[in-house]
Amino acid sequence: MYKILVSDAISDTGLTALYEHPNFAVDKKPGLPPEELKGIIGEYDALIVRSQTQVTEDILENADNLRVIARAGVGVDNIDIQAATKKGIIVINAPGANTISAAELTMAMMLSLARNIPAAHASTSEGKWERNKFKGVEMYEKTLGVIGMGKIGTEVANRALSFGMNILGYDPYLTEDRAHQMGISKASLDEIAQEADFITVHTPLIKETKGLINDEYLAKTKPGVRIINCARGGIIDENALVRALNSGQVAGAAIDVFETEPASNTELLEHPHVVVTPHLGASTVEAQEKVAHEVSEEIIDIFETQSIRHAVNMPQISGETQKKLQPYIDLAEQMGILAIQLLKQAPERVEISYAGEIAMESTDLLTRNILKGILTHHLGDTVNLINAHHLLKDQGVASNVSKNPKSKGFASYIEVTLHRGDNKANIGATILNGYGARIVKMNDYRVDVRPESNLLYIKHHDIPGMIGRVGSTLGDYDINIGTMQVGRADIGGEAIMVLTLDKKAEGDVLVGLKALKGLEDAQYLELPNEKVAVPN
Ligand SMILES: NC(=O)C1=CN([C@@H]2O[C@H](COP(=O)(O)OP(=O)(O)OC[C@H]3O[C@@H](n4cnc5c(N)ncnc54)[C@H](O)[C@@H]3O)[C@@H](O)[C@H]2O)C=CC1
Ligand SMILES: O=C(O)CCC(=O)C(=O)O
Repeated sequence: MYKILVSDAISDTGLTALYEHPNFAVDKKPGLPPEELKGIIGEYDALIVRSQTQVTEDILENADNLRVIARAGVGVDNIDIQAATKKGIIVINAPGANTISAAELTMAMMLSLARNIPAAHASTSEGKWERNKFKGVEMYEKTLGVIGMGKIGTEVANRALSFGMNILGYDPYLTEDRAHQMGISKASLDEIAQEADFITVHTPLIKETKGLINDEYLAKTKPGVRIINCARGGIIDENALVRALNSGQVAGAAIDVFETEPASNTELLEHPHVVVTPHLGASTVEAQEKVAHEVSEEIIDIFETQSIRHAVNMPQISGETQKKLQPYIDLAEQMGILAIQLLKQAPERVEISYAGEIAMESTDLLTRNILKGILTHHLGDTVNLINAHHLLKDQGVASNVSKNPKSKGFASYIEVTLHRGDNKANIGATILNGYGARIVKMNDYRVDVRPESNLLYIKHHDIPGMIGRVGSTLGDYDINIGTMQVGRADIGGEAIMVLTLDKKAEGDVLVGLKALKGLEDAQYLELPNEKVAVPN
Protein backbone atom coordinates (compact mmCIF):
# COMPACT_ATOMS: atom_id res chain seq x y z
CA MET A 1 0.00 0.00 0.00
CA TYR A 2 1.46 3.38 -1.04
CA LYS A 3 0.90 6.24 1.40
CA ILE A 4 0.07 9.64 -0.10
CA LEU A 5 0.13 12.86 1.92
CA VAL A 6 -1.90 15.83 0.68
CA SER A 7 -0.58 18.89 2.53
CA ASP A 8 -2.58 21.70 0.84
CA ALA A 9 -6.27 22.23 0.10
CA ILE A 10 -6.80 20.00 -2.94
CA SER A 11 -10.11 19.06 -4.59
CA ASP A 12 -11.51 15.77 -3.26
CA THR A 13 -13.30 15.16 -6.56
CA GLY A 14 -9.97 15.49 -8.36
CA LEU A 15 -8.40 12.98 -5.96
CA THR A 16 -11.09 10.34 -6.56
CA ALA A 17 -8.80 8.04 -8.57
CA LEU A 18 -6.42 7.82 -5.60
CA TYR A 19 -9.17 7.45 -2.99
CA GLU A 20 -10.73 4.59 -4.95
CA HIS A 21 -7.51 2.75 -5.78
CA PRO A 22 -6.90 -0.29 -3.53
CA ASN A 23 -3.10 0.22 -3.53
CA PHE A 24 -3.14 3.83 -2.30
CA ALA A 25 -4.02 5.34 1.08
CA VAL A 26 -4.49 9.11 1.13
CA ASP A 27 -3.98 11.30 4.23
CA LYS A 28 -5.26 14.84 3.85
CA LYS A 29 -3.58 17.25 6.26
CA PRO A 30 -3.78 20.76 4.73
CA GLY A 31 -1.91 23.60 6.43
CA LEU A 32 0.62 21.47 8.34
CA PRO A 33 3.33 23.63 9.95
CA PRO A 34 6.79 22.85 8.48
CA GLU A 35 8.09 21.11 11.62
CA GLU A 36 5.03 18.78 11.71
CA LEU A 37 5.42 18.03 8.01
CA LYS A 38 9.09 17.20 8.62
CA GLY A 39 8.06 14.93 11.48
CA ILE A 40 5.73 12.77 9.39
CA ILE A 41 7.10 13.00 5.83
CA GLY A 42 9.22 9.87 6.35
CA GLU A 43 6.05 7.72 6.42
CA TYR A 44 4.94 8.70 2.91
CA ASP A 45 5.63 7.52 -0.63
CA ALA A 46 4.21 10.60 -2.34
CA LEU A 47 3.37 14.18 -1.38
CA ILE A 48 0.77 16.33 -3.16
CA VAL A 49 0.98 20.12 -2.71
CA ARG A 50 -0.37 23.35 -4.20
CA SER A 51 1.64 26.55 -3.75
CA GLN A 52 1.31 26.91 0.03
CA THR A 53 3.46 24.06 1.31
CA GLN A 54 7.15 24.97 1.10
CA VAL A 55 8.93 21.73 0.30
CA THR A 56 12.38 22.65 1.58
CA GLU A 57 15.67 20.76 1.76
CA ASP A 58 15.19 20.61 5.54
CA ILE A 59 11.85 18.82 5.20
CA LEU A 60 13.20 16.50 2.50
CA GLU A 61 16.01 15.44 4.82
CA ASN A 62 13.44 13.19 6.54
CA ALA A 63 11.71 12.07 3.35
CA ASP A 64 13.35 8.67 3.25
CA ASN A 65 10.52 6.83 1.50
CA LEU A 66 9.29 9.65 -0.71
CA ARG A 67 9.36 8.83 -4.42
CA VAL A 68 7.13 11.56 -5.83
CA ILE A 69 6.31 15.19 -5.06
CA ALA A 70 3.31 16.26 -7.10
CA ARG A 71 2.51 19.93 -7.60
CA ALA A 72 -1.20 20.22 -8.28
CA GLY A 73 -0.57 23.23 -10.51
CA VAL A 74 2.16 24.70 -12.69
CA GLY A 75 4.79 26.70 -10.73
CA VAL A 76 7.20 24.54 -8.74
CA ASP A 77 9.08 27.41 -7.08
CA ASN A 78 7.77 26.25 -3.65
CA ILE A 79 9.66 22.97 -4.08
CA ASP A 80 13.44 22.65 -3.67
CA ILE A 81 13.90 20.75 -6.93
CA GLN A 82 17.64 20.34 -6.45
CA ALA A 83 17.21 18.78 -3.01
CA ALA A 84 14.48 16.48 -4.36
CA THR A 85 16.65 15.49 -7.33
CA LYS A 86 19.60 14.70 -5.07
CA LYS A 87 17.36 12.37 -3.08
CA GLY A 88 16.08 10.78 -6.27
CA ILE A 89 12.54 12.07 -5.79
CA ILE A 90 10.53 12.72 -8.95
CA VAL A 91 8.84 16.12 -9.01
CA ILE A 92 5.78 16.28 -11.26
CA ASN A 93 3.30 19.07 -12.00
CA ALA A 94 0.07 19.52 -13.90
CA PRO A 95 0.96 21.88 -16.73
CA GLY A 96 -2.01 23.15 -18.66
CA ALA A 97 -4.66 22.08 -16.18
CA ASN A 98 -5.14 25.60 -14.80
CA THR A 99 -4.16 27.59 -17.92
CA ILE A 100 -7.67 28.79 -18.74
CA SER A 101 -8.44 29.79 -15.15
CA ALA A 102 -5.20 31.80 -14.88
CA ALA A 103 -5.84 33.46 -18.26
CA GLU A 104 -9.42 34.33 -17.27
CA LEU A 105 -8.25 35.84 -13.96
CA THR A 106 -5.73 37.93 -15.90
CA MET A 107 -8.51 39.29 -18.11
CA ALA A 108 -10.65 39.98 -15.03
CA MET A 109 -7.73 41.86 -13.43
CA MET A 110 -7.14 43.87 -16.58
CA LEU A 111 -10.81 44.86 -16.79
CA SER A 112 -10.88 45.66 -13.08
CA LEU A 113 -7.91 47.98 -13.56
CA ALA A 114 -9.30 49.61 -16.69
CA ARG A 115 -12.68 50.27 -15.10
CA ASN A 116 -11.75 50.64 -11.39
CA ILE A 117 -14.27 47.95 -10.50
CA PRO A 118 -12.99 46.99 -7.01
CA ALA A 119 -12.73 50.59 -5.78
CA ALA A 120 -16.08 51.50 -7.34
CA HIS A 121 -17.66 48.47 -5.73
CA ALA A 122 -16.26 49.36 -2.29
CA SER A 123 -17.49 52.96 -2.60
CA THR A 124 -20.95 52.03 -3.91
CA SER A 125 -21.49 49.36 -1.29
CA GLU A 126 -20.72 52.00 1.35
CA GLY A 127 -23.74 53.93 0.02
CA LYS A 128 -21.76 56.46 -2.02
CA TRP A 129 -22.53 57.35 -5.67
CA GLU A 130 -19.17 58.57 -7.05
CA ARG A 131 -19.72 58.36 -10.82
CA ASN A 132 -17.05 60.94 -11.69
CA LYS A 133 -14.37 59.43 -9.46
CA PHE A 134 -14.21 56.11 -11.29
CA LYS A 135 -13.87 57.10 -14.92
CA GLY A 136 -11.87 54.33 -16.61
CA VAL A 137 -10.25 53.64 -19.95
CA GLU A 138 -11.23 51.31 -22.80
CA MET A 139 -9.10 48.33 -23.69
CA TYR A 140 -10.23 48.55 -27.32
CA GLU A 141 -7.33 49.63 -29.60
CA LYS A 142 -4.94 49.80 -26.68
CA THR A 143 -1.61 47.98 -26.81
CA LEU A 144 -1.07 45.03 -24.51
CA GLY A 145 2.47 43.76 -23.90
CA VAL A 146 2.54 40.07 -22.98
CA ILE A 147 5.84 39.02 -21.41
CA GLY A 148 5.99 35.21 -21.54
CA MET A 149 4.05 33.74 -24.44
CA GLY A 150 3.68 30.21 -23.05
CA LYS A 151 0.37 28.52 -22.34
CA ILE A 152 -1.21 31.25 -20.21
CA GLY A 153 0.35 34.18 -22.10
CA THR A 154 -1.04 32.73 -25.36
CA GLU A 155 -4.55 32.35 -23.93
CA VAL A 156 -4.42 35.90 -22.58
CA ALA A 157 -3.28 37.22 -25.97
CA ASN A 158 -6.15 35.35 -27.73
CA ARG A 159 -8.72 36.81 -25.36
CA ALA A 160 -7.25 40.32 -25.58
CA LEU A 161 -7.40 40.12 -29.40
CA SER A 162 -11.15 39.66 -29.14
CA PHE A 163 -11.27 42.94 -27.17
CA GLY A 164 -9.69 44.66 -30.19
CA MET A 165 -6.32 45.15 -28.49
CA ASN A 166 -2.96 45.23 -30.32
CA ILE A 167 -0.71 42.60 -28.84
CA LEU A 168 3.05 42.76 -28.48
CA GLY A 169 4.48 39.44 -27.38
CA TYR A 170 7.91 38.81 -25.88
CA ASP A 171 9.23 35.34 -25.24
CA PRO A 172 12.65 33.85 -26.09
CA TYR A 173 10.81 31.05 -27.93
CA LEU A 174 8.34 33.23 -29.84
CA THR A 175 9.06 33.17 -33.58
CA GLU A 176 7.92 35.71 -36.19
CA ASP A 177 5.88 32.96 -37.83
CA ARG A 178 3.99 31.98 -34.72
CA ALA A 179 3.36 35.61 -33.81
CA HIS A 180 2.04 36.21 -37.32
CA GLN A 181 -0.23 33.15 -37.18
CA MET A 182 -1.64 34.38 -33.87
CA GLY A 183 -2.24 37.89 -35.20
CA ILE A 184 0.16 39.51 -32.75
CA SER A 185 3.54 41.24 -33.10
CA LYS A 186 6.81 39.84 -31.79
CA ALA A 187 8.51 42.55 -29.75
CA SER A 188 11.49 43.15 -27.49
CA LEU A 189 11.13 44.02 -23.83
CA ASP A 190 12.10 47.60 -24.64
CA GLU A 191 9.52 47.86 -27.42
CA ILE A 192 6.89 46.66 -24.96
CA ALA A 193 8.04 49.28 -22.45
CA GLN A 194 7.82 52.06 -25.04
CA GLU A 195 4.50 51.12 -26.64
CA ALA A 196 2.31 49.16 -24.24
CA ASP A 197 -0.66 50.65 -22.37
CA PHE A 198 -1.05 47.44 -20.41
CA ILE A 199 1.74 44.98 -19.55
CA THR A 200 1.06 41.47 -18.24
CA VAL A 201 3.72 38.96 -17.20
CA HIS A 202 3.37 35.18 -17.69
CA THR A 203 6.84 33.75 -17.13
CA PRO A 204 7.97 31.39 -14.40
CA LEU A 205 9.94 32.93 -11.52
CA ILE A 206 13.50 31.96 -12.37
CA LYS A 207 16.89 33.68 -12.08
CA GLU A 208 16.39 35.49 -15.40
CA THR A 209 12.90 36.77 -14.55
CA LYS A 210 13.44 37.79 -10.91
CA GLY A 211 13.01 41.58 -10.83
CA LEU A 212 12.44 41.66 -14.62
CA ILE A 213 10.15 44.64 -14.06
CA ASN A 214 12.28 46.88 -11.86
CA ASP A 215 12.98 50.65 -11.41
CA GLU A 216 15.04 50.74 -14.60
CA TYR A 217 12.39 49.01 -16.70
CA LEU A 218 9.52 51.01 -15.23
CA ALA A 219 11.35 54.25 -16.06
CA LYS A 220 11.27 53.23 -19.74
CA THR A 221 7.54 52.45 -19.80
CA LYS A 222 4.87 54.65 -21.34
CA PRO A 223 3.62 57.05 -18.64
CA GLY A 224 0.26 55.84 -17.34
CA VAL A 225 0.91 52.19 -18.13
CA ARG A 226 -1.16 49.57 -16.26
CA ILE A 227 0.60 46.43 -15.07
CA ILE A 228 -0.76 42.98 -14.26
CA ASN A 229 0.99 40.09 -12.51
CA CYS A 230 -0.92 36.81 -12.29
CA ALA A 231 2.25 34.71 -12.70
CA ARG A 232 4.66 34.89 -9.75
CA GLY A 233 5.57 37.37 -7.06
CA GLY A 234 9.09 38.66 -7.59
CA ILE A 235 8.91 38.99 -11.39
CA ILE A 236 7.88 42.56 -10.63
CA ASP A 237 9.93 44.27 -7.91
CA GLU A 238 7.15 45.30 -5.49
CA ASN A 239 8.97 48.32 -4.04
CA ALA A 240 9.88 49.61 -7.51
CA LEU A 241 6.23 49.23 -8.48
CA VAL A 242 5.08 51.23 -5.45
CA ARG A 243 7.55 54.01 -6.38
CA ALA A 244 6.28 54.08 -9.97
CA LEU A 245 2.64 54.11 -8.77
CA ASN A 246 3.39 57.00 -6.41
CA SER A 247 5.10 59.01 -9.16
CA GLY A 248 2.20 58.35 -11.57
CA GLN A 249 4.49 56.61 -14.08
CA VAL A 250 2.29 53.55 -13.53
CA ALA A 251 -1.44 54.36 -13.48
CA GLY A 252 -2.48 51.13 -11.85
CA ALA A 253 -1.46 47.58 -11.07
CA ALA A 254 -3.38 44.36 -10.60
CA ILE A 255 -1.50 41.77 -8.59
CA ASP A 256 -2.48 38.19 -7.75
CA VAL A 257 0.92 36.93 -6.62
CA PHE A 258 3.44 38.41 -4.20
CA GLU A 259 7.09 38.32 -3.22
CA THR A 260 6.04 36.76 0.08
CA GLU A 261 2.74 35.02 0.55
CA PRO A 262 0.50 35.68 2.41
CA ALA A 263 1.15 39.20 1.09
CA SER A 264 2.47 41.71 3.60
CA ASN A 265 3.71 44.75 1.63
CA THR A 266 1.10 47.19 2.95
CA GLU A 267 2.25 50.08 0.73
CA LEU A 268 1.35 47.96 -2.26
CA LEU A 269 -1.71 46.25 -0.80
CA GLU A 270 -3.31 49.51 0.36
CA HIS A 271 -2.36 51.62 -2.64
CA PRO A 272 -5.49 53.28 -4.11
CA HIS A 273 -4.51 52.35 -7.66
CA VAL A 274 -3.84 48.73 -6.96
CA VAL A 275 -6.17 45.74 -7.30
CA VAL A 276 -5.09 42.69 -5.32
CA THR A 277 -6.26 39.10 -4.98
CA PRO A 278 -4.79 36.32 -2.79
CA HIS A 279 -3.17 34.11 -5.47
CA LEU A 280 -6.47 33.12 -7.05
CA GLY A 281 -5.28 32.37 -10.60
CA ALA A 282 -6.01 28.67 -10.35
CA SER A 283 -8.79 28.91 -7.79
CA THR A 284 -11.74 27.69 -9.82
CA VAL A 285 -13.75 24.52 -9.39
CA GLU A 286 -12.66 23.38 -12.85
CA ALA A 287 -8.93 24.07 -12.48
CA GLN A 288 -8.75 22.50 -9.03
CA GLU A 289 -10.50 19.34 -10.19
CA LYS A 290 -8.28 19.14 -13.26
CA VAL A 291 -4.95 19.64 -11.46
CA ALA A 292 -5.86 17.13 -8.73
CA HIS A 293 -7.15 14.64 -11.28
CA GLU A 294 -4.00 14.95 -13.44
CA VAL A 295 -1.55 14.46 -10.59
CA SER A 296 -3.61 11.59 -9.10
CA GLU A 297 -3.58 9.72 -12.41
CA GLU A 298 0.13 10.34 -12.86
CA ILE A 299 0.99 9.17 -9.33
CA ILE A 300 -0.92 5.94 -9.96
CA ASP A 301 0.92 5.47 -13.27
CA ILE A 302 4.33 6.11 -11.69
CA PHE A 303 3.80 3.56 -8.91
CA GLU A 304 1.92 0.99 -10.98
CA THR A 305 3.57 1.17 -14.41
CA GLN A 306 6.70 3.32 -13.92
CA SER A 307 5.42 5.70 -16.60
CA ILE A 308 6.19 9.38 -15.99
CA ARG A 309 4.65 12.14 -18.12
CA HIS A 310 5.24 15.49 -16.46
CA ALA A 311 8.42 15.24 -14.43
CA VAL A 312 10.11 18.56 -13.81
CA ASN A 313 13.45 16.93 -12.92
CA MET A 314 13.57 14.33 -15.72
CA PRO A 315 13.96 14.75 -19.46
CA GLN A 316 10.61 15.22 -21.18
CA ILE A 317 10.37 13.10 -24.28
CA SER A 318 7.57 12.73 -26.77
CA GLY A 319 5.65 9.46 -27.12
CA GLU A 320 7.28 8.94 -30.52
CA THR A 321 10.82 9.35 -29.11
CA GLN A 322 9.91 7.11 -26.16
CA LYS A 323 8.89 4.40 -28.66
CA LYS A 324 12.22 4.70 -30.51
CA LEU A 325 14.28 4.66 -27.29
CA GLN A 326 12.33 1.86 -25.57
CA PRO A 327 14.42 -1.09 -26.86
CA TYR A 328 17.62 0.70 -25.77
CA ILE A 329 16.51 1.57 -22.24
CA ASP A 330 17.31 -1.79 -20.57
CA LEU A 331 20.36 -2.25 -22.81
CA ALA A 332 21.75 1.12 -21.67
CA GLU A 333 21.54 0.10 -18.01
CA GLN A 334 23.07 -3.32 -18.79
CA MET A 335 25.98 -1.58 -20.50
CA GLY A 336 26.64 0.49 -17.38
CA ILE A 337 26.41 -2.61 -15.15
CA LEU A 338 28.83 -4.56 -17.35
CA ALA A 339 31.29 -1.69 -17.86
CA ILE A 340 31.71 -1.06 -14.12
CA GLN A 341 32.24 -4.80 -13.46
CA LEU A 342 34.84 -4.91 -16.22
CA LEU A 343 36.69 -1.90 -14.79
CA LYS A 344 36.67 -3.54 -11.30
CA GLN A 345 37.00 -0.14 -9.60
CA ALA A 346 35.23 3.21 -9.45
CA PRO A 347 35.74 5.29 -12.60
CA GLU A 348 37.30 8.74 -12.72
CA ARG A 349 35.83 9.47 -16.13
CA VAL A 350 32.84 8.18 -18.08
CA GLU A 351 32.59 8.54 -21.84
CA ILE A 352 29.38 7.73 -23.64
CA SER A 353 28.96 7.92 -27.40
CA TYR A 354 25.90 7.48 -29.57
CA ALA A 355 26.25 6.79 -33.29
CA GLY A 356 23.83 6.37 -36.17
CA GLU A 357 20.06 6.85 -35.89
CA ILE A 358 20.04 6.87 -32.09
CA ALA A 359 22.36 9.90 -32.15
CA MET A 360 19.57 11.89 -33.74
CA GLU A 361 17.24 11.29 -30.79
CA SER A 362 17.17 12.94 -27.40
CA THR A 363 19.33 10.42 -25.54
CA ASP A 364 19.45 11.85 -22.01
CA LEU A 365 17.13 9.09 -20.76
CA LEU A 366 19.58 6.46 -22.09
CA THR A 367 22.53 8.30 -20.53
CA ARG A 368 20.72 8.30 -17.18
CA ASN A 369 20.15 4.54 -17.52
CA ILE A 370 23.83 3.96 -18.29
CA LEU A 371 24.91 6.09 -15.31
CA LYS A 372 22.41 4.29 -13.08
CA GLY A 373 23.94 0.97 -14.12
CA ILE A 374 27.46 2.23 -13.37
CA LEU A 375 26.72 3.94 -10.05
CA THR A 376 24.46 1.28 -8.52
CA HIS A 377 27.53 -1.01 -8.31
CA HIS A 378 29.06 1.12 -5.54
CA LEU A 379 26.15 3.25 -4.32
CA GLY A 380 23.34 0.69 -4.27
CA ASP A 381 19.63 1.38 -4.48
CA THR A 382 19.96 5.09 -3.71
CA VAL A 383 20.70 5.61 -7.41
CA ASN A 384 17.83 6.22 -9.79
CA LEU A 385 17.19 7.98 -13.08
CA ILE A 386 16.43 11.24 -11.31
CA ASN A 387 19.64 11.57 -9.30
CA ALA A 388 22.10 9.69 -11.55
CA HIS A 389 23.70 12.85 -13.04
CA HIS A 390 23.91 14.47 -9.58
CA LEU A 391 25.46 11.48 -7.91
CA LEU A 392 28.06 11.15 -10.65
CA LYS A 393 29.06 14.78 -10.11
CA ASP A 394 28.96 14.35 -6.33
CA GLN A 395 31.41 11.46 -6.68
CA GLY A 396 33.72 13.75 -8.65
CA VAL A 397 33.46 11.63 -11.80
CA ALA A 398 33.94 13.55 -15.05
CA SER A 399 31.66 12.66 -17.94
CA ASN A 400 31.39 13.31 -21.61
CA VAL A 401 28.59 12.41 -24.01
CA SER A 402 29.18 12.60 -27.75
CA LYS A 403 26.83 12.01 -30.65
CA ASN A 404 27.62 11.19 -34.23
CA PRO A 405 24.73 10.56 -36.63
CA LYS A 406 27.16 8.73 -38.97
CA SER A 407 26.65 4.98 -38.62
CA LYS A 408 29.41 2.80 -37.13
CA GLY A 409 28.39 -0.32 -39.05
CA PHE A 410 25.09 -0.65 -37.15
CA ALA A 411 21.90 1.36 -37.62
CA SER A 412 22.41 2.58 -34.04
CA TYR A 413 25.38 2.04 -31.78
CA ILE A 414 26.15 3.00 -28.17
CA GLU A 415 29.56 2.80 -26.53
CA VAL A 416 30.42 3.30 -22.86
CA THR A 417 34.05 3.70 -21.77
CA LEU A 418 35.13 3.98 -18.15
CA HIS A 419 38.58 5.26 -17.20
CA ARG A 420 40.57 5.14 -14.00
CA GLY A 421 44.21 6.16 -14.30
CA ASP A 422 45.65 3.98 -17.07
CA ASN A 423 42.87 1.42 -16.76
CA LYS A 424 39.95 1.45 -19.08
CA ALA A 425 36.90 -0.74 -19.76
CA ASN A 426 34.50 -0.44 -22.61
CA ILE A 427 31.28 -1.94 -23.88
CA GLY A 428 29.72 -1.31 -27.28
CA ALA A 429 26.19 -2.46 -28.01
CA THR A 430 23.36 -2.27 -30.48
CA ILE A 431 19.91 -3.64 -31.19
CA LEU A 432 19.90 -5.97 -34.19
CA ASN A 433 16.65 -5.80 -36.07
CA GLY A 434 14.76 -9.05 -35.38
CA TYR A 435 17.46 -10.40 -33.02
CA GLY A 436 17.36 -7.94 -30.13
CA ALA A 437 20.16 -6.55 -27.97
CA ARG A 438 23.78 -7.47 -28.66
CA ILE A 439 27.07 -6.57 -27.00
CA VAL A 440 29.31 -6.06 -30.04
CA LYS A 441 32.44 -4.70 -28.39
CA MET A 442 34.16 -5.50 -25.10
CA ASN A 443 37.42 -3.86 -24.13
CA ASP A 444 38.06 -2.95 -27.75
CA TYR A 445 37.52 -6.54 -29.01
CA ARG A 446 34.70 -7.22 -31.48
CA VAL A 447 32.23 -9.77 -30.07
CA ASP A 448 28.60 -10.72 -30.62
CA VAL A 449 27.02 -11.58 -27.27
CA ARG A 450 23.44 -11.44 -26.11
CA PRO A 451 23.32 -9.69 -22.70
CA GLU A 452 22.28 -12.53 -20.40
CA SER A 453 22.29 -12.97 -16.61
CA ASN A 454 25.57 -14.93 -16.35
CA LEU A 455 28.55 -13.90 -18.48
CA LEU A 456 32.16 -14.95 -18.24
CA TYR A 457 34.88 -12.69 -19.60
CA ILE A 458 38.24 -14.34 -20.10
CA LYS A 459 41.53 -12.78 -21.15
CA HIS A 460 44.05 -15.28 -22.48
CA HIS A 461 46.85 -15.96 -24.92
CA ASP A 462 45.81 -17.15 -28.34
CA ILE A 463 47.25 -20.65 -28.00
CA PRO A 464 45.86 -24.04 -29.09
CA GLY A 465 43.59 -25.90 -26.63
CA MET A 466 42.42 -22.82 -24.73
CA ILE A 467 38.75 -23.22 -25.59
CA GLY A 468 38.79 -26.91 -24.61
CA ARG A 469 40.52 -26.24 -21.26
CA VAL A 470 38.01 -23.51 -20.32
CA GLY A 471 35.06 -25.73 -21.40
CA SER A 472 36.20 -28.73 -19.41
CA THR A 473 36.97 -26.64 -16.28
CA LEU A 474 33.46 -25.21 -16.36
CA GLY A 475 32.14 -28.73 -16.92
CA ASP A 476 34.01 -29.89 -13.79
CA TYR A 477 31.93 -27.37 -11.85
CA ASP A 478 28.72 -28.48 -13.58
CA ILE A 479 28.37 -25.15 -15.41
CA ASN A 480 26.77 -25.39 -18.82
CA ILE A 481 27.91 -23.00 -21.53
CA GLY A 482 25.17 -21.26 -23.55
CA THR A 483 27.28 -19.46 -26.12
CA MET A 484 30.98 -18.77 -26.57
CA GLN A 485 32.65 -15.96 -28.48
CA VAL A 486 36.36 -15.59 -29.13
CA GLY A 487 38.10 -12.42 -30.20
CA ARG A 488 41.78 -11.81 -30.73
CA ALA A 489 44.03 -8.91 -31.65
CA ASP A 490 46.62 -10.95 -33.63
CA ILE A 491 47.22 -14.65 -34.23
CA GLY A 492 49.09 -15.96 -31.20
CA GLY A 493 48.65 -12.68 -29.37
CA GLU A 494 46.26 -11.48 -26.69
CA ALA A 495 42.70 -12.75 -26.97
CA ILE A 496 39.39 -12.72 -25.12
CA MET A 497 36.52 -15.17 -24.69
CA VAL A 498 33.01 -14.16 -23.69
CA LEU A 499 30.70 -16.94 -22.60
CA THR A 500 27.07 -17.00 -21.58
CA LEU A 501 26.51 -19.52 -18.81
CA ASP A 502 23.48 -21.23 -17.31
CA LYS A 503 24.66 -20.44 -13.79
CA LYS A 504 26.98 -18.19 -11.85
CA ALA A 505 30.74 -18.77 -12.06
CA GLU A 506 32.29 -17.44 -8.86
CA GLY A 507 34.83 -18.37 -6.19
CA ASP A 508 36.54 -21.73 -6.90
CA VAL A 509 35.44 -21.73 -10.53
CA LEU A 510 37.36 -18.52 -11.18
CA VAL A 511 40.36 -19.79 -9.21
CA GLY A 512 40.32 -22.98 -11.30
CA LEU A 513 40.09 -21.02 -14.55
CA LYS A 514 42.85 -18.59 -13.59
CA ALA A 515 45.17 -21.54 -12.93
CA LEU A 516 44.85 -22.69 -16.56
CA LYS A 517 47.92 -22.41 -18.75
CA GLY A 518 47.69 -19.32 -21.01
CA LEU A 519 44.80 -17.78 -19.10
CA GLU A 520 45.45 -14.23 -17.88
CA ASP A 521 42.20 -13.28 -16.22
CA ALA A 522 38.67 -14.58 -15.73
CA GLN A 523 35.85 -12.37 -14.63
CA TYR A 524 32.26 -13.37 -13.92
CA LEU A 525 29.90 -10.59 -15.03
CA GLU A 526 26.37 -10.61 -13.73
CA LEU A 527 23.28 -8.85 -15.03
CA PRO A 528 20.23 -8.73 -12.74
CA ASN A 529 17.58 -11.17 -14.01
CA GLU A 530 14.89 -8.50 -14.24
CA LYS A 531 17.11 -6.48 -16.59
CA VAL A 532 17.63 -9.33 -19.02
CA ALA A 533 15.19 -9.93 -21.86
CA VAL A 534 13.92 -13.46 -22.39
CA PRO A 535 16.31 -14.93 -25.02
CA ASN A 536 14.78 -14.83 -28.48
N1 LIG B 1 -1.64 32.95 -10.34
C1 LIG B 1 -1.79 31.67 -10.40
O1 LIG B 1 -2.52 31.08 -9.62
C2 LIG B 1 -1.10 30.89 -11.46
C3 LIG B 1 0.15 31.25 -11.87
N2 LIG B 1 0.79 30.50 -12.83
C4 LIG B 1 2.11 30.93 -13.23
O2 LIG B 1 2.07 31.42 -14.56
C5 LIG B 1 3.35 31.27 -15.14
C6 LIG B 1 3.24 30.81 -16.57
O3 LIG B 1 2.57 29.58 -16.65
P1 LIG B 1 2.39 28.80 -18.04
O4 LIG B 1 1.99 29.74 -19.10
O5 LIG B 1 1.53 27.64 -17.75
O6 LIG B 1 3.87 28.32 -18.28
P2 LIG B 1 4.60 28.01 -19.68
O7 LIG B 1 5.78 27.23 -19.33
O8 LIG B 1 3.62 27.46 -20.64
O9 LIG B 1 5.05 29.45 -20.17
C7 LIG B 1 6.09 30.20 -19.60
C8 LIG B 1 6.74 30.97 -20.72
O10 LIG B 1 7.64 31.90 -20.16
C9 LIG B 1 8.70 32.04 -21.09
N3 LIG B 1 9.85 32.68 -20.51
C10 LIG B 1 10.83 32.14 -19.75
N4 LIG B 1 11.75 33.07 -19.44
C11 LIG B 1 11.35 34.22 -20.01
C12 LIG B 1 11.88 35.53 -20.05
N5 LIG B 1 13.02 35.83 -19.42
N6 LIG B 1 11.21 36.47 -20.73
C13 LIG B 1 10.06 36.16 -21.38
N7 LIG B 1 9.50 34.94 -21.39
C14 LIG B 1 10.14 33.97 -20.70
C15 LIG B 1 8.96 30.63 -21.54
O11 LIG B 1 9.67 30.60 -22.76
C16 LIG B 1 7.54 30.09 -21.68
O12 LIG B 1 7.06 30.23 -23.00
C17 LIG B 1 4.10 30.32 -14.21
O13 LIG B 1 4.98 31.04 -13.40
C18 LIG B 1 3.05 29.75 -13.33
O14 LIG B 1 3.51 29.38 -12.10
C19 LIG B 1 0.21 29.43 -13.41
C20 LIG B 1 -1.06 29.04 -13.05
C21 LIG B 1 -1.81 29.73 -12.02
O1 LIG C 1 -2.34 26.08 -6.54
C1 LIG C 1 -2.65 27.23 -6.72
O2 LIG C 1 -3.72 27.69 -6.36
C2 LIG C 1 -1.67 28.15 -7.41
C3 LIG C 1 -1.55 27.83 -8.84
C4 LIG C 1 -0.27 28.34 -9.35
O3 LIG C 1 0.23 29.35 -8.99
C5 LIG C 1 0.43 27.53 -10.35
O4 LIG C 1 -0.14 26.54 -10.81
O5 LIG C 1 1.56 27.89 -10.69
